Amino acid sequence: MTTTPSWNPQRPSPMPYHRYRPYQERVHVPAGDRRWPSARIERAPLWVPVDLRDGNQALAEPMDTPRKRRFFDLLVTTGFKEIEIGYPSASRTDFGFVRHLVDGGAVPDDVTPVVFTPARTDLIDRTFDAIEGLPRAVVHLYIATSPVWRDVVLGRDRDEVRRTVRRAAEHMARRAGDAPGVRFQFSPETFNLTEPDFVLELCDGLTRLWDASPDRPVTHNLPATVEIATPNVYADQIEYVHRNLSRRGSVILSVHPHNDRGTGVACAELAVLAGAQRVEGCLFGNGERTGNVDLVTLALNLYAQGVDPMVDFGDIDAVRETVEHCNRLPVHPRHPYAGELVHTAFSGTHQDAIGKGLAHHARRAAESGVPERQAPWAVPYLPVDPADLGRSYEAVIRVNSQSGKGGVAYLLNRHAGIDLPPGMRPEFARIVQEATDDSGREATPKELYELFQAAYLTEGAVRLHAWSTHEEAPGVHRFVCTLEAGDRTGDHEGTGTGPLTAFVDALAGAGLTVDVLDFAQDGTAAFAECRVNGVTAWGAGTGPSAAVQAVLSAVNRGLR
Ligand SMILES: CC(=O)SCCNC(=O)CCNC(=O)[C@H](O)C(C)(C)COP(=O)(O)OP(=O)(O)OC[C@H]1O[C@@H](n2cnc3c(N)ncnc32)[C@H](O)[C@@H]1OP(=O)(O)O
Ligand SMILES: CC(C)C(=O)C(=O)O
Repeated sequence: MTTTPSWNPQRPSPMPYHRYRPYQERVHVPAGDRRWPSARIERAPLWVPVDLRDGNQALAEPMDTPRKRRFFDLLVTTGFKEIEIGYPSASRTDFGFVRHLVDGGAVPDDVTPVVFTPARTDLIDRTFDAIEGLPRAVVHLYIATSPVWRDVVLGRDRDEVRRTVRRAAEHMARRAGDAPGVRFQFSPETFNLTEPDFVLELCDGLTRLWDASPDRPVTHNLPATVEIATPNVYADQIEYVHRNLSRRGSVILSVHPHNDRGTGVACAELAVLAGAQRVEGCLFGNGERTGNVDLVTLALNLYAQGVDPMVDFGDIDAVRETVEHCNRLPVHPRHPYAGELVHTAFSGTHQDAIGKGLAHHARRAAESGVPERQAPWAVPYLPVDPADLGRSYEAVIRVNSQSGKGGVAYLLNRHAGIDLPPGMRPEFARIVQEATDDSGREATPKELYELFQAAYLTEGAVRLHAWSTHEEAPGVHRFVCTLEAGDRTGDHEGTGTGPLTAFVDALAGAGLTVDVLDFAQDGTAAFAECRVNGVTAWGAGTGPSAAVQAVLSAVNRGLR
């Protein structure tokens, strides 16, 4: 019995967890010398979207033909080459959609459609009727094989399930006849709860019966119909089948993970390490209950490792919008790679790192003469370049009360072209934080500029009216002005080595002791940090007299 260490104050949960059993009491998992932990994924498996299968999407309002067609076209343009187009015996809609594709010649020559059928001869017949006229198709047979489903759902023992599968498979072979374009697939539904020897017996029997060969391979698809264990267990199950299947060169080993434990992606990746060559799933993880494994995440996980995903998600928002339209379900804003917020940083330290990373990336690309979009990517907190997914950098940094000087400066520069000098950033960031703390909201780039304007570009107690400056002798500037400065209002003059020092001298005449501590100017604005009667403040100015305005702005802020 394990004891709870003294540093862990957690208490037993009142929930009845004793009702549930660990996976090892539910299924035998043979695990010998595992090879998958040290394997690498170096190429994309064959991706097979099953979004169009009736029932599988579990939509309250199933897709109609126009929606299915839009989805199908999206899958084709994205680059999927094997696509499950329906469960034609399930409904008129699915049958009709398959016929719509066949009759309209909508399936490109390099795409193989898959149709799904249970192990019943009447439904198999309807399935073959649906694909009549297709030059290529995979007919996908399924039946649940695990003890609970055999006993509770099908009411058939192992022998009866074996006989059902055999009868169905023979019927499929008869219906396919000599058609060279028809291939077969088998799914032992609930594979992950099925005795491994039974899985091998069924799969090997079908490989023989369907006379699979390397030129006409059979697909054996091993689903985690309902997830029951950590992904390493699924990997062990897949590796066992991979290493023990007969006529392995004539079998495409496929997986179909669901996501009940939230580990569908991990299961699929570990399954590929364990020998799977094909992965079934849905875009953005739609599907029954918690969904099928998400093919977008899987493909882009490979992409982020420098592996060709063999599909194009270069405009991820267009893909997301189409899928949302067809499924009538939103994609979560935090969804990997595709969510609205996943490339956005709100917090100060992250914004700082991203801002520096983007600048470093641009510099390195320029130095090596490589276009930015081709240069190796190493920007902190951004696993992939948002531009590769069709996203602009606009949404990468957004500002609220959790933001810091880096993000504030980045946005102001990007949207208003105002490049705050490093010394000024903490002060302006404090102004922004006060405003966002007060509002409890995000500050848009427009609002940031308005805060900047209110703080630095509005008039204060000291106003500069008619003024001029000129160099009266080499290195000697004179500044002549009318200053509104309380009881010292009037005409003032000053001299200095430049216009600014001459202006400071004129301010002295109005009783203002000003030291310019720091000064910076970019194409749009000038910035000055001044000590004004002992108080230090930053100021800014824009336009042709930006430098003078910046000092005046610092004076007014110092006097506040
Ligand atoms: C894993 C997946 O994604 S499965 C896809 C889910 N999609 C759907 O289920 C939607 C489509 N399904 C349907 O429209 C219907 O279920 C049909 C047309 C296939 C069959 O309809 P019905 O004949 O009315 O049967 P029903 O829906 O009640 O299905 C349950 C019966 O099928 C049997 N059954 C379940 N799976 C299979 C299978 N793979 N092969 C053979 N029989 C099966 C059950 O044992 C049960 O038999 P029983 O009536 O003798 O007890
Ligand atoms: C039948 C297979 C392919 C399936 O959809 C599942 O088990 O979830």
